[in-house]
Amino acid sequence: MGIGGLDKEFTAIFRRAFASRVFPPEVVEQLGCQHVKGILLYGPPGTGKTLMARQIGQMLNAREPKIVNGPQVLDKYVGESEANVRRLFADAEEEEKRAGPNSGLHIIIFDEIDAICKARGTAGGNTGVHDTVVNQLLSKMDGVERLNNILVIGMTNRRDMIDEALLRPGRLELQMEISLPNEDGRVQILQIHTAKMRSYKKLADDVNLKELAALTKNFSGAELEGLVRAAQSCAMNRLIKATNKVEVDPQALEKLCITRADFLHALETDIKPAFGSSDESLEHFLSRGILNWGTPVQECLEAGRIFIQQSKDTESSGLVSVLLEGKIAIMKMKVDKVPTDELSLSNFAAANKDDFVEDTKYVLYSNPSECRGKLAALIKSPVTNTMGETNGTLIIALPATWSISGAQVSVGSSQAVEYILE
Ligand SMILES: Nc1ncnc2c1ncn2[C@@H]1O[C@H](COP(=O)(O)OP(=O)(O)OP(=O)(O)O)[C@@H](O)[C@H]1O
Repeated sequence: MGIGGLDKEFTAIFRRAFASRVFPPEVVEQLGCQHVKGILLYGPPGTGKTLMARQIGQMLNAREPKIVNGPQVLDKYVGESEANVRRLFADAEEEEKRAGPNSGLHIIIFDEIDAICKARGTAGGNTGVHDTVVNQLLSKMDGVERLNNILVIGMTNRRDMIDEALLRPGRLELQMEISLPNEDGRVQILQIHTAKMRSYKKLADDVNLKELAALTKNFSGAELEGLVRAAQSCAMNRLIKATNKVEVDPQALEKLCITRADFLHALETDIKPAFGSSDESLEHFLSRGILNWGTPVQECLEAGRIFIQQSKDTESSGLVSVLLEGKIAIMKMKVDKVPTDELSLSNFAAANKDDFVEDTKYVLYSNPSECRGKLAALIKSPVTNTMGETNGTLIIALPATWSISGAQVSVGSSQAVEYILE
């Protein structure tokens, strides 16, 4: 299918959203069954949400899906944004009028749906535009003008921003997290993106995808694809001679072969995951200890302790995700759910040395009982030295990794936790 590591998610979507669609309309009618009209795919960027949405369209034999970017729908002129939404549904409406229950399925994919479906009343400017756009969308899915031949697929990196009203049954009722792939998923994704070169024997025998999967913790699907491309560019570069003019080795076609060294070089220099940090960088941040420079850090520690407690709670299954949000130029970092087989500090997004925190608050956005794992928050503050210079050194790491049901805690992280929790 060209999608790696998402079999479980696919099976779940299939059962909930497809089953009723593949039966003849009479059977569905006899059961009084309502089709799922909306799916929300959420998770970090580059994890395959768009691929998944397209795949759903293909499997359901639907009309070519309409893909729109949330912000594209918004228009500065009064009434135009709502009209844009209505236009998206026009074909489906026309076909439903004409063919009734035998109408084909129309899929509308909203990328960055959070842009238009922010919780009502929260969008800036008090123009009410977002509210009316959400209302328009709702009326097509579940209101007086509702259509039966549509499937709306919303995608977002920020599920917490979506208006709750949209998540109710009859609306984007099926919500599926598409998270970073675990090691097996990464092997599958690497297989997909190296399949062609392998079939043309351009992949050296020393390339071991399992080894690469182990080395690419926290990589998204898009980053793995980027890694393959970067390795290819290393191999191609070997066959280019740049003297006075750039010349390609005449035997390039036979000689071109992407090796393990190319992948390692690309890993070292080209592609770094957006999520996660190395243990060394965390240690670097911790080297000067935790500087409790004010209320935000204090609050972070207090909130962190509560989250840790929640996660350790025997009733909970162990994972709390925390989203740090703040104004522009403030470090924002999302600490995402991580696969449980990979508990280590590197699952945490690292504070970048050049980032500063001024005003940070925490939003707990996932139900801690959803899955096992851990909570972490790294915070970084400007540190002012005795000369009054802000040198931007470190702050806090508040990783809380702990042992839950036999999960291993890495030494570095447990030390950090002890440090923070005294
Ligand atoms: N699970 C995966 N299997 C195979 N390839 C993947 C996977 N995830 C991502 N990719 C690669 O990364 C590219 C980008 O992925 P995609 O656009 O589906 O991500 P996304 O989750 O929709 O990201 P965004 O939130 O930024 O829109 C894909 O075209 C594909 O080449």
